[in-house]
Amino acid sequence: MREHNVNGSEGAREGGLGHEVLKKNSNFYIGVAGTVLEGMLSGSLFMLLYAVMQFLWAGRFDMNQALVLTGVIAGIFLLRILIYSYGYTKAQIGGAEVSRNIRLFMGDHLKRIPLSRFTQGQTGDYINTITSDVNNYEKILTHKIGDLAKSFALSLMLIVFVMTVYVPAGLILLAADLLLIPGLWLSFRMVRKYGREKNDICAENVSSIVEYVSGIQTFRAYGVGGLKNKTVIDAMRAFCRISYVYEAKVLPVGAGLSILTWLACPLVIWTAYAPWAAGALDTVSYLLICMLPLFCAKLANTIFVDLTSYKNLMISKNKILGVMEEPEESGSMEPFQTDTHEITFDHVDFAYVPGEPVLKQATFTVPDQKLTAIVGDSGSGKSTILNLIAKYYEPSGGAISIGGRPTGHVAAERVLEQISMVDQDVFLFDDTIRDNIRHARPDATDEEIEAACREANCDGFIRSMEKGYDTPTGENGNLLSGGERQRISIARAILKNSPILLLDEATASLDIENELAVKQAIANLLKEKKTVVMIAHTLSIVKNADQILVVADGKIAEAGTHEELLAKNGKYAAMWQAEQKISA
Ligand SMILES: Nc1ncnc2c1ncn2[C@@H]1O[C@H](COP(=O)(O)OP(=O)(O)OP(=O)(O)O)[C@@H](O)[C@H]1O
Repeated sequence: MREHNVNGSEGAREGGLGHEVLKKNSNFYIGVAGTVLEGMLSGSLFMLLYAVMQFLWAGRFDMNQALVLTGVIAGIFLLRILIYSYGYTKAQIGGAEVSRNIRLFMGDHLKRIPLSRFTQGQTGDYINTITSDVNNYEKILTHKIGDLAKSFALSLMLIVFVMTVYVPAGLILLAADLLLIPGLWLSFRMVRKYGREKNDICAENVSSIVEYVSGIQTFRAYGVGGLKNKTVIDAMRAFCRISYVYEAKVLPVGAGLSILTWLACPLVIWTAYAPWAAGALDTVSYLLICMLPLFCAKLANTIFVDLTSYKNLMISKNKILGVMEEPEESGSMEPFQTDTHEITFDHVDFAYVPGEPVLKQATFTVPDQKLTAIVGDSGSGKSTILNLIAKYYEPSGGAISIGGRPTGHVAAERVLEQISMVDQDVFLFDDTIRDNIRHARPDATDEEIEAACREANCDGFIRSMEKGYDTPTGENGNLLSGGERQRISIARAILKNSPILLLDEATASLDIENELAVKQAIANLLKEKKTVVMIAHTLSIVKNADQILVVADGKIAEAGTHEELLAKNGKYAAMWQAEQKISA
């Protein structure tokens, strides 16, 4: 069976597709050509000025010529505006198109990167890459390359022009521009050394800000918001420090180069003095070639700044490529369908962090169309078992099978088609209630959605809202209560109607009214014959389960029915007695 990454974009893994997405388009090239042409037209004004000065000096300038000159200058000006506007617009459109393609590609790609990659720091890195690195790359396309090409073309044009007037002056200007080579070599070294660090610290900054904003409620509750938040403040301080170090290292190189290129001005004045004094060079030419080095020095400085910043922005391009080339989850996209849906863990090992095992040789079977409850201490690995069944993570050892077929070589997407998950953390999109539920089955009709909601005990509260099923849920469902969100998540599971149901029962944190509503919704959900794995945080709920698994020390410590486990008088019996004491 052919294996490929889940979206079939094998290229992303080989890096080819990433380069393809970053490719410049025709709008970009039109933009660059427009910017260069506009620059050269502005340079042509010097030549015009030179010709006018020659006429003036010779006393041959009259009203007609003044009118022609005004017309030509106005024409060039108009042409420049037209070309600039057209080129600028094209470059902006081209850059935005590339950014859009990169972001779409990355969005799709991130969906397929193993979840184990999404640690706190790495998430900040991804956000930084998708937002500021892509922006930086867009800036390269819309501004930097065009500006650089324009400055290079204009510099070259002026040097050639000065050479036609007086060769040694042209050579001095050329030599001044060649100083850019050692200057840039030095600045590129600084960029390599500090630019990358700056980018990394920026990603850390994003991480800490994301954490701060997501946890703002908790920060406020404990009075650690604002200036008291050490992590955010430290991250910002580190960013200020590295920004300062970066500028402090690059600035002297730029300043030194400015001074050296500016020296071309007195050098040209001295060099051209003798031929002017001897009459070999006319006054107008002398005047012009004495003025132009100042302009050329400014251009050289612009090239230096732009190239240094280009090199710095290229760090962003490499970061984008790095993310694009991250390996995607592998697995067959062939349909994964089995006659039965029992789930088997065969000596499964798993660790989120290398060296810190969560599951050690875990072995058990969840029977087909039966309810299996998982209980155990907090942090014992109950949710991890559900995450592994859903293929959110891959085990490091052993095998997991569904209906007798190992899932190791099956794409997570295909396995998830067989599974509905009702989690403690319900994620809702900032969309209407109806569309949030429809995510479970995009082709579901409105009637089917409403029927699922009736079963999930949420039809009542939805209809009592002013806009009913078209009520927006707010960002991550924050306009709904915890119990309402849970019931919407149950409605999704009912609508999906998949043969396997993974349920993380969490009614403990709800008020009594919501708890009863959610419990009723879960009871309705369990009415259909399905293979159910349910994490239970209170044992009274699992008394009637067909099988109870007790997780302890990374293994299944006990397995059996409620009565069998009580008879064993082991961990489950102890937990049961403790719970009975509390509720007595
Ligand atoms: N994404 C993660 N990265 C690193 N460690 C994790 C991650 N998720 C869970 N862990 C760790 O793995 C262990 C098992 O976690 P798990 O969530 O499976 O426990 P649990 O039994 O479901 O806990 P609870 O009943 O409190 O929800 C814990 O020590 C937890 O700290």
